[in-house]
Amino acid sequence: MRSPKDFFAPLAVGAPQPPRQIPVRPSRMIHFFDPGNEKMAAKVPDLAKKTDVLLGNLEDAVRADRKEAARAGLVSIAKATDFGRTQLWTRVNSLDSPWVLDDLITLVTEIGDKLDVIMIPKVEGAQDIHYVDRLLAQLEARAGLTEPLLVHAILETASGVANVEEIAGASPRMQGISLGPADLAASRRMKTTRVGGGHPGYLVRTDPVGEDLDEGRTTYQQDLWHYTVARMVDACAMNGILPYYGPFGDIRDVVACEDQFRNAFLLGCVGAWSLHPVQIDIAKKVFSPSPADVAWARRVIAEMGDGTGAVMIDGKMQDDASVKQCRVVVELADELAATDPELAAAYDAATKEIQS
Ligand SMILES: CC(=O)SCCNC(=O)CCNC(=O)[C@H](O)C(C)(C)COP(=O)(O)OP(=O)(O)OC[C@H]1O[C@@H](n2cnc3c(N)ncnc32)[C@H](O)[C@@H]1OP(=O)(O)O
Ligand SMILES: CC(=O)C(=O)O
Ligand SMILES: [Mg+2]
Repeated sequence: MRSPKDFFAPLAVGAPQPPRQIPVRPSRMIHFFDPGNEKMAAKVPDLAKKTDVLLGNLEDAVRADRKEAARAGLVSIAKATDFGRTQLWTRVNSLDSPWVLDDLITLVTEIGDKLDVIMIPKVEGAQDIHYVDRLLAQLEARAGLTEPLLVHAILETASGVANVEEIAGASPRMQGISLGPADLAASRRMKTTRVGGGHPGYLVRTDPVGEDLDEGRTTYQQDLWHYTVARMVDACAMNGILPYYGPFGDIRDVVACEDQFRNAFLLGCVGAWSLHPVQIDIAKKVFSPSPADVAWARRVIAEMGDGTGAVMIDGKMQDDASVKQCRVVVELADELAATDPELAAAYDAATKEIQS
């Protein structure tokens, strides 16, 4: 355990100062692409104009015999592309794999100045983050980087979930955590075969109305991921880092994808992964507060004055606590609107309408 006094000291001579705050930048969708896939790589400059985060994936979904090509592809793409405001992230291979050491050495050395965040899969506990933390400091020092790279963990092992609070606080580099429902299901020995989303067999049923146990009993499908997402959100909030829902593998089912993303948004997540271009706009819509909610929140803040006491607005009691919730919505809306004129106009129009 490091002393709190040492927490912000660089872990290698010549490495940049560790961050004291995680920069808050839009990250409604983390869009995955395989940098070794020429068709996908060709789309990167256009995707950079409409995504918050582009992530060059080197881990699962990249075939073993394409790992080197993916790594080399990411280096070329990062060097050749102007990403504008869009962040560039990568997901390296897992810490027990034969590729991860070369992934980290190559990427930090070649494109450490272009990368914002390195996603680490299959994190089991704080020890995994400590290993990456020190190695990154050594590589940053050698590459002469002036800004520290941030680290994002995927929550996709049973022990990772059991240790999620210590993972979230393991390093000042920790930027956030994503749910990894596919590997997590396997690690827990859940009996699902899907990548995220629900399952029709996971349900509750209303009580029987008479002797017939089959008659008139409605069933309600439940969310398999509620417990883990809620726990991840708390672990992130208590450590000042950002929680994300991960992938939704049924690309065709854009309706259920939107539902799953919205559940995560309402529970506190700031974004989700998009695996296919059709999921980009879903994430953008869901993880931007709605104009109606923003207008309402602005009205509550205005009517609550200094934010203390209680008032009635349209039959609903508002007090110090509801103002805090409204501020969360308005702060997010303002951050997103600052780089999105269309969203800014929609928020202002809804605010004018509610005032009239
Ligand atoms: C559990 C986990 O770890 S999840 C994270 C790991 N998984 C991933 O990263 C998967 C990323 N996504 C993909 O590999 C692909 O989207 C697939 C395999 C799911 C589907 O790919 P395809 O069968 O090519 O889909 P589809 O035919 O609808 O694609 C349409 C076009 O979009 C492109 N495209 C598809 N996905 C992406 C993407 N993620 N980024 C950029 N372009 C993409 C295709 O190359 C195709 O291009 P074209 O019109 O020039 O031919
Ligand atoms: C996201 C991920 O890697 C998983 O679900 O396994
Ligand atoms: Mg995984």
